[in-house]
Amino acid sequence: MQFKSELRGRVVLPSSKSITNRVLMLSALADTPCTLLNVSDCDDARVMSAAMSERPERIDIGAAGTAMRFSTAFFAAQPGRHYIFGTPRMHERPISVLADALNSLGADVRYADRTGYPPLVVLGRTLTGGSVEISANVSSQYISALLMIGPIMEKGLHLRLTGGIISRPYIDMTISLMQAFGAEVTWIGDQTIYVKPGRYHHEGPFAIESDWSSASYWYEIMALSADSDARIELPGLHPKSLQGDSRVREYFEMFGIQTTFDAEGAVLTKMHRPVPETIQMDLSEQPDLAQTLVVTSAMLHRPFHFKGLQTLKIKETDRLAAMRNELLKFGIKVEVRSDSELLWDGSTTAMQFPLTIDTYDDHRMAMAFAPCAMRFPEIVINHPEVVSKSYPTFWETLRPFVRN
Ligand SMILES: O=C(O)C1=C[C@@H](OP(=O)(O)O)[C@@H](O)[C@H](O)C1
Ligand SMILES: C=C(OP(=O)(O)O)C(=O)O
Repeated sequence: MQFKSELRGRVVLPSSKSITNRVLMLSALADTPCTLLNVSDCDDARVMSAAMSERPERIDIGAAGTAMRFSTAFFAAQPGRHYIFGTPRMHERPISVLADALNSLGADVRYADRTGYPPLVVLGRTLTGGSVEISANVSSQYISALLMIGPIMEKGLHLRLTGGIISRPYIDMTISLMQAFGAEVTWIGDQTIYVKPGRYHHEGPFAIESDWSSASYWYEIMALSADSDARIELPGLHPKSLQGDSRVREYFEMFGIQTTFDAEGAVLTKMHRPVPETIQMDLSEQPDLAQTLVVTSAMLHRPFHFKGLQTLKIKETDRLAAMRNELLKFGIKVEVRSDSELLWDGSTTAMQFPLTIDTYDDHRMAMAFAPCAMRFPEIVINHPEVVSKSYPTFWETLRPFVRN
């Protein structure tokens, strides 16, 4: 894949899968369903939408972490029996933190196979609610799932978060969306959230934002492009966003990419300033940007130290190991430290040809490595179809920027 030397164009992004999957659940819990505009049609949103609308006894949740966690809480809190299963990888992604919290609120969530992991048998019932503690340092999705059923429980929910809070912007997104659907949610101090019992409703249609995580790959393409007049328009992105990944625009200033906004959305251009000699970042609030930022730093030959990556091991694949393996093919020797950091001191070894990148069933591996074609046109990405998890049109939108 050879990029054209001029990088100019307009890219229509998918809509946010995180917002989509939350509003699908909130709308399903509302007195009357809300009209949702700009719903994502990615795999993860499709399985969530099917679970919420069809509510079959056997639910195939595929590889969608949010849909797995959100639908477990959804079905635990109302009468009915459901068996929720997914891909082999889904059955390796832990869920006991959520299942334990639900069960201590009076729910009946059982493991159909291995303790602590999907598949689950959810024997749903009306829940009284009340107080529960939950570790906040494994996945914020468990917290979002519990919060969203808070209003429909008789006593509401008093959720005490223990340990450090990771992926915090996703909790804030959940709270904002619940409030937009009429719920009363308040922080009590730094570690407790109270959700008042009540009913969800939304006046008029709800429009879902475009996806900032997907935009990150266009930032990476901009950063790796040699075209000093490069310009990419990303309609549908606005400075005030519910998505924590909107910070990508600040992070990429470091790589010389400027973001301005017009009436339609964001416009990316080059700032013509030097990239720092080394890159250091804590991504505990933006885990989904890790691959984009790590690959960008590596391709720009900037030694790096990324911290706050403790959730990456339990995502679509072990992303720490996957990054180390694939960057080694470029001769870049990355160290994984304490299961939560990626370091590159600048040391290199021979490149491995042919340059074939494995994607490990992980959409973000494919999308983060695709821009490497700017530097290595001969690169081959295995299983490019994995992008459909969050960004089904990724390759199609790339086409106008590459030579036939
Ligand atoms: O709530 C959400 O929509 C998400 C939360 C994050 O997961 P963790 O909280 O497990 O880090 C993120 O990685 C995922 O892609 C989407
Ligand atoms: C981690 C991700 O998704 P999930 O956990 O919802 O499967 C992701 O999209 O990068």
